[in-house]
Amino acid sequence: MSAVRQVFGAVQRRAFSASTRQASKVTVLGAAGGIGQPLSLLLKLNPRVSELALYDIRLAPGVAADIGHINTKSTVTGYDPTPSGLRDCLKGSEIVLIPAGVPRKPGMTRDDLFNTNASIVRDLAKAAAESAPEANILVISNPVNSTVPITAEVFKSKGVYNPRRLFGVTTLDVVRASRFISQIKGTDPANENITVVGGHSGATIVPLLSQAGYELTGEQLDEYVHRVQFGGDEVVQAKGGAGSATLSMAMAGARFAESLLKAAQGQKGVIEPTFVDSPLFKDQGCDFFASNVELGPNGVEKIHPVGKITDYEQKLLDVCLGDLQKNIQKGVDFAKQNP
Ligand SMILES: NC(=O)c1ccc[n+]([C@@H]2O[C@H](COP(=O)([O-])OP(=O)(O)OC[C@H]3O[C@@H](n4cnc5c(N)ncnc54)[C@H](O)[C@@H]3O)[C@@H](O)[C@H]2O)c1
Ligand SMILES: O=C(O)C[C@H](O)C(=O)O
Repeated sequence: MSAVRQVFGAVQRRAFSASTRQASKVTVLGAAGGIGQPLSLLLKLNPRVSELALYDIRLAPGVAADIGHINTKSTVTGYDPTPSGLRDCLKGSEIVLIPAGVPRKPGMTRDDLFNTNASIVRDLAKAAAESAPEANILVISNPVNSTVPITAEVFKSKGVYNPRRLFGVTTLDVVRASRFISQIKGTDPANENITVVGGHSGATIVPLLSQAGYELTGEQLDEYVHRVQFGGDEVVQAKGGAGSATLSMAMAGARFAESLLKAAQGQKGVIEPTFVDSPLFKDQGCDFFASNVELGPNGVEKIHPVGKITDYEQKLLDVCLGDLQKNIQKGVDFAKQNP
């Protein structure tokens, strides 16, 4: 048997044997994009998902038809880009992932995407607030530091905001931080789990290497931190104008969704870093902050504090908070001025 058949055989056996204790509808908005397609594929392979609903302004029914042939139990439906299509796609969802929006090109910051993506996320958030007000909303579209506050404002304006169910997906930062340290130390990346706090862009991404017991110093530490903070730019450059990280992001998004489903289905101690409505730095103007968060059936169960950090990491955190406060305010202002 070829290696590929063995891998797919193993995935299918796992999919069919794992217990699906409750029906879980998962919706992807932006499902035909660079992230949306592989993310939908990974969700189709997840036995915890019973129903996969795909929406995009183009091609969602095609992606659904394709993925729908995969022999795992979940149903897959692609919806047309109409108000009723979007409504039906969202109705009854436990998790709504939002990777809709434009990606960066070389030379752009994530904030340069604001003008286009802010209104895309606002409109999808409105639809979600109306049709799936109790769903867990997972925002992937950049700039996450601003699109999450926009989503919160939309939900507040509809009277359905539940801070425990809104998440900015920052998992890719942790995936990168873990992979990059394993490359330096020659360890198995699967055993690394570097905490990353703050936000999701440049200097707002703060890896806390010391908490994993590592003591890089000097240039090696600076280079490591820079690589984690600007890992997204590495991919944007390498793709030369054809987009940003899609495959690693799909893996990261699928991992976060899986963690939420596990926690919803009763597993204890599920902890993921994520950008949430957080008490940690509200006094410094940051209503949202990414840190380790314990997930549960109601979404956010417990927000972990940043914990003990080095002076070097404290300096990174100070810079992060300044930038983050502005990014958050920009999102809030946009949502209030453009309801
Ligand atoms: N959070 C993260 O860590 C992370 C990582 C990578 C990329 N991103 C961000 O994710 C977003 C998507 O990236 P991509 O590479 O998949 O882009 P893409 O252009 O390949 O795909 C985006 C998809 O969104 C769809 N879309 C646009 N407007 C829509 C709307 N109103 N409703 C529904 N669908 C709509 C497009 O048709 C397209 O299929 C970008 O903003 C990117 O910066 C975030
Ligand atoms: O870098 C980007 O623009 C996409 C994403 O936020 C990433 O971290 O890869």
